[in-house]
Amino acid sequence: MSEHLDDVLGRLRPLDPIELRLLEAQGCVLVEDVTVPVALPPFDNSSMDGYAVRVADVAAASEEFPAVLTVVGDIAAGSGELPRVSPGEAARIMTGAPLPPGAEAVVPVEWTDGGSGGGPASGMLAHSAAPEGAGGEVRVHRPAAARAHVRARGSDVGAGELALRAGTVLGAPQISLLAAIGRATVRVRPRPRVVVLSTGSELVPPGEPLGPGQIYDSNSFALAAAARDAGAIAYRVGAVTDDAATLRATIEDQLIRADLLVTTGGVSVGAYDVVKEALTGLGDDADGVRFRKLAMQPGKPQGFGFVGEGGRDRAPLLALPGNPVSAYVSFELFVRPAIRTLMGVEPVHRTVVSAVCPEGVASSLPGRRQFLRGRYDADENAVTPVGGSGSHLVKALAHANALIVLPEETTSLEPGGTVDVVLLD
Ligand SMILES: Nc1nc2c(c(=O)[nH]1)N[C@H]1C(S)=C(S)[C@@H](COP(=O)(O)OP(=O)(O)OC[C@H]3O[C@@H](n4cnc5c(N)ncnc54)[C@H](O)[C@@H]3O)O[C@H]1N2
Ligand code: MOO
Repeated sequence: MSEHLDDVLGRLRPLDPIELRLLEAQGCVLVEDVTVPVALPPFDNSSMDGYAVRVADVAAASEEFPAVLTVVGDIAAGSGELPRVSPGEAARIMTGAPLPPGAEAVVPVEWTDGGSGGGPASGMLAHSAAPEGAGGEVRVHRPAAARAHVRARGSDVGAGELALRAGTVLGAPQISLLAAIGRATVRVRPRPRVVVLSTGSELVPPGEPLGPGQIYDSNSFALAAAARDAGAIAYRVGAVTDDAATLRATIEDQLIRADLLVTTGGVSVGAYDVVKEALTGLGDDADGVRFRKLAMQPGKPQGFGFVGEGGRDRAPLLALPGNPVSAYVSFELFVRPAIRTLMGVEPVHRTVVSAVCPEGVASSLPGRRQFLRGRYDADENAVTPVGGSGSHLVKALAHANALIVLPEETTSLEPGGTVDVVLLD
């Protein structure tokens, strides 16, 4: 198993960086150090809706003996022209608006009469309803220290400082910072474009009637969804019939948009195992797809190699077994790390914890590493097997959140024994 994984990861390189718009770069790895072009905030501004005042004017203010100030204007967020606040004056100011010249602090509107001549205000009248609110007088009921309710220029981050380091994965908070400093695009490693093909003449797309001997194609949906979860852009190609020439032609058509191809089915030893037939010995290319049998269950038959002619149309291909649980487990163990390697994100592997298995496991195949589906309870640090070991048990897979790992030499696990558990979410 580890030989196959090493082969896959050892032959993949992270994709070349490109410049992407912020939302397209979400989840990607930054490959440049981003410095801040302008200070944040770019100017001193108010953190409250209130009045911009001079400290000395309100030093003795109380509700009984308010400081009565002349209101010289309104300053909304975005105001470019600012009134000067001279002794005995105040300007009505909104959250985020620039502190006007002369003012040293902001008193929240709740500390004033809001210009009403009455008691403490609970808010301001809307500008549209009372444009005269920007004039007249305001009674201030409390003193304010210098810089009270003022957010200083550069208090978030200064011009020239490092905003984000190369190697950062861009989540929502990092995208917030990039937008706040005015960056529209950034240099990142792109999401890999992963083409998922299922194979099998028995497969019918969900939504259509089933004929005799037919089943629904679940793998292409499962793996496209898993590829997206892993960070890729997934292209699901419907099931290809068991015909080597058709499969080869389909793969060639897809290469134009593939950084990685994933196939399911057709890798065993049957007479209709089309992936093996189509890709084995395709040319005498040393890098071509090779097939292996791994000492694991599920996921025994696996293939990996490169397909297509040189340059942009050459892409790695992972051939996974067709049994639905085998395909999904193989994806988790080999494809997900491959996608993350192409993206340059770490860690490439799922988290593995050591947990207690109160029920134990009656039997496990000797000589094969077994990945049983399980439900992991983090509070108890315990895991319970879900369903049996059969590679067709899709329902049990849908109710699992972990894989229980039973090593090659293990043939059973005592109740209360400890096992490694791969966490799937
Ligand atoms: N004689 C032997 N037979 C098998 C061996 C073996 O060593 N000797 N290995 C078994 C193991 S293990 C696996 S895993 C499977 C792998 O088979 P293939 O990869 O060739 O897959 P298929 O034969 O095409 O399909 C297997 C099974 O899965 C169903 N299937 C396939 N694709 C889909 C899909 N997209 N959605 C839902 N279900 C799918 C298919 O109908 C079959 O039932 O080989 C064993 N046999
Ligand atoms: O490896 Mo097959 O992987 O048991 O179903």
